[in-house]
Amino acid sequence: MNDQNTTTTPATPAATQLPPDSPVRARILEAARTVRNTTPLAQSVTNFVTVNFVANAQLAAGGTAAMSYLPDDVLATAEICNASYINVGTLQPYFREAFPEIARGFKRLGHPWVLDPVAAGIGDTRTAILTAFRDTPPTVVRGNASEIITLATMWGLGAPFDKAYDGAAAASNADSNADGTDGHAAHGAAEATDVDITANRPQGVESVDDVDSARDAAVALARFIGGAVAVSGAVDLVTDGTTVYRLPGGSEYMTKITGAGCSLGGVVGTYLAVADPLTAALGASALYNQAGSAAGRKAHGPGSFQVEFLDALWATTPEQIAAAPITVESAR
Ligand SMILES: Nc1ncnc2c1ncn2[C@@H]1O[C@H](COP(=O)(O)OP(=O)(O)O)[C@@H](O)[C@H]1O
Ligand SMILES: Cc1ncsc1CCOP(=O)(O)O
Ligand SMILES: [Mg+2]
Repeated sequence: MNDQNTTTTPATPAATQLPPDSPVRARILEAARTVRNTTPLAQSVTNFVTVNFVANAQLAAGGTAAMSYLPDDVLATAEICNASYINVGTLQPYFREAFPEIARGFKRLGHPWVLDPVAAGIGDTRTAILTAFRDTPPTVVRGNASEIITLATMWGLGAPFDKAYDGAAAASNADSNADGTDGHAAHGAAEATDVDITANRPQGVESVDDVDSARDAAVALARFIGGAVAVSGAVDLVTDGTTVYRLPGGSEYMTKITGAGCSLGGVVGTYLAVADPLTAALGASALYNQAGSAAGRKAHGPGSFQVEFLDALWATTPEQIAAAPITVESAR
């Protein structure tokens, strides 16, 4: 037997249930209660397809909404709210300058924000915008698997990511970003010469990858931004770059309505207005899974699901959110 072949890809680290008395659950409970008690505003600069659903979901989750599109308006609103949400789903020519200007303003203000890199990898304008965010990174990235893989590739955090979990690759990515939360300042962007950022681009706005294949990309992104990353799918994955959490639940109807992902990004913003990035990503994802499951049991199709889902977002209690099924494993 050839010794060189004994270094095979390590198995994904063992996952265990997050215990009921975990401090992580206590923080989710506290965040959910604070949202309900304080109705925090999270502003959105979001796509024109699902803007109404994002606002309604934020309201049903316990927060409030304000949609804004011009940089001066967005930055003025950022001064009266604790978190914002940027979603690049539908672009207009002025967004090419406006989005980077808004992100620079958020950095100047120290304003936390959530990025949904919808359709990452499609079109020069979207690529220019998403690439520019590397210098003014978000606090949380929320997207589907293909979007997360493509953004991490675009930012030069290691590639290819679309393979089974590779602990060695993850460790090497960690080393290259080992300078803490400011990793983005010290790491070169992907050179267009050797990395194909279109390899994992979504099919329009739909993922072509499963959640697990975005694990290394999510961990690398979380380390780079010094925040949290939420990858959505049948079982969601949330990471702060140190620990990987997986959250089952939701409903297949969520793939048959437009805006499940966009509105989740908005509700992560709602939670980010009152909590740290990891708690915000976990809390909003847990709420979506609990509410999605409940709504799925009552719905008769995508139309009634939307109505049931908004009602379920409203009815799900902080205790139910904090008790959602979550497994935990080391990011390695
Ligand atoms: N097959 C599925 N079963 C249950 N829930 C799902 C499924 N696919 C997506 N979801 C849920 O739908 C929401 C949006 O996720 P997703 O569809 O991946 O986002 P996007 O719309 O951005 O592609 C998340 O809360 C996720 O957990
Ligand atoms: C259909 C569509 N086209 C551009 S943005 C958008 C909405 C995508 O919503 P989601 O990612 O939540 O499914
Ligand atoms: Mg989406």
